[in-house]
Parts: sequence; C-alpha cells; structure tokens
Amino acid sequence: MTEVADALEEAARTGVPCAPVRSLLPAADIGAAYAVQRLHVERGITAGRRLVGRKIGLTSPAVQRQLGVDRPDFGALFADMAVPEGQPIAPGRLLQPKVEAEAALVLGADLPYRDPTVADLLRATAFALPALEIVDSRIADWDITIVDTVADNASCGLYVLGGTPVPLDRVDLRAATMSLTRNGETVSEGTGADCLGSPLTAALWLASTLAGLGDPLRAGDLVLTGALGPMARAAEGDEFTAHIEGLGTVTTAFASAATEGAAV
Ligand SMILES: C=C/C=C(\O)C(=O)O
Repeated sequence: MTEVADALEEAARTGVPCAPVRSLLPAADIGAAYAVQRLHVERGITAGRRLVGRKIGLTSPAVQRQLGVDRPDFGALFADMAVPEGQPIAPGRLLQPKVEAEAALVLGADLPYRDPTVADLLRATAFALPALEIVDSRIADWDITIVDTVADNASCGLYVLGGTPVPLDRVDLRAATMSLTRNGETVSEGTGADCLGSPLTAALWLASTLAGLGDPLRAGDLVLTGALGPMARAAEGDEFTAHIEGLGTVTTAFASAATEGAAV
C-alpha cells in the first residue's frame, strides 16, 4: 500500500505521471485500491488538510466507456482542492486535466443508513449547486483500470462550485439537462438520468457504501454526484462553462503560462 501511495503522491508533487499501479496491487483487488486511497486521505489529514466530502466517479455510461470500467467509485474531497469561480487554475497545478459537469449536494444532516431512501436523502440535503470537477490522473496517459483510479483518489484533481444554492424542491435532478462548453463550443452534453439513473441514485449509492464502511456521510459534507456527460480535455488558456437546468451555471478558466501573473 505504502509503495503505491508514495508513487501517486510523488507524481502529484513532481508533475511527472507514474506507471499504472495495478501491477503493484493484488489482481483486480478494489479493496486494496481503497486501502491505498484511505492511506492518502489519512496522510492528508495528518498534514492538516481538511476533508470536506466525497466525489462519486464513473457514474455515466459515457465516462465508463471512456475508461473501460463498469461500476461507480468514490474519492475524497479536501478543502484545498476547491477553486473559487473567477480564480484561474494556475498552469502546472494538474498533470492531465479533464473537465466534467456535475450536480453537487451539500448535506444539512447525517446520512448514517445502509439502506437510505430518496426521502432520507431529500430531508438530509440542505441544497444543491452546479459544479465542475477537474479530474486528473497521476497515471501516465490515463492508462487506468478501476483499481488504478480508486487508488488514485478516484482521479480527482480540483473542483469548482457555483455560487447560488438551490433547494431540492426547486429542481428535478433526474430530468435536468447539462451542457458544457470549452471556449464557447459545446464539448459535453447529458442529463441527470445519465448519472446512474439520477444524481440522487448516485448519492444513495455513496451514502449506503460509506455507511457500510462505518464512515457515513455527515451534516456539512459536500457530495459531487458524478459526471452528467463525457469528460472533456483541458489545456492552458481554456475556459469552461457548464449549464445545468434548474441549478444554473458554473465556470472556470485554466490560466496560460504566458498570462500568469500579468495584471488584469
Ligand atoms: C475518472 C473520473 C470519473 C469521474 O469523476 C466521473 O465519472 O464523474
């Protein structure tokens, strides 16, 4: 476990992606991959990072096809991975970024049940927000299996939250349409139904899974419920805007080295 966590952390620190880690773990052992992820999270907390929630990954058939996997996974969100809207992402901060549009939920109550219902989830959710997840792989060329991505914190990089909270009685997350543009051109489209049937269904899967692991979702937790459409590659200078029906718009920009530090 230590060797794998070390390799992934070294890749993140140096900006040089590492080889796939699956060969260092027992074949197809997702439990071992989550143990690597837990080690990474424990090291982060020991180093003073603040754990603020979880991301769900691999929820959309389009993303599952892109990565050749067939089930969802989850990763950890730290406060220092949040990028405020209007603050460009510095060049070199990520290795191989791609962008996804998602619905984010912020909990107002604990969700400790192994068998949570939609009613439990609706009662426990304080509000929803539109979100961009900037996924990133510490593994060269995104050559990943489910074991690689789980060990690598579900390939999470950064995230951007929109600023207008929406109560869940104002939005139909299953029916909501999403479109994501890069520099004004549409690069990803989908609906809530493309996210494991509904972002709420994805959140129920996470709540149940974490309760089963004895580490349930808690009041205040942020949940990124998973991509509503295919991931889109990002490069320096790119600007992304997602519109999610009922949730509104969220935007981010990748600074280019040429303009970084220039007066605005
Ligand atoms: C590789 C990462 C995939 C996701 O984050 C997703 O499907 O939402």
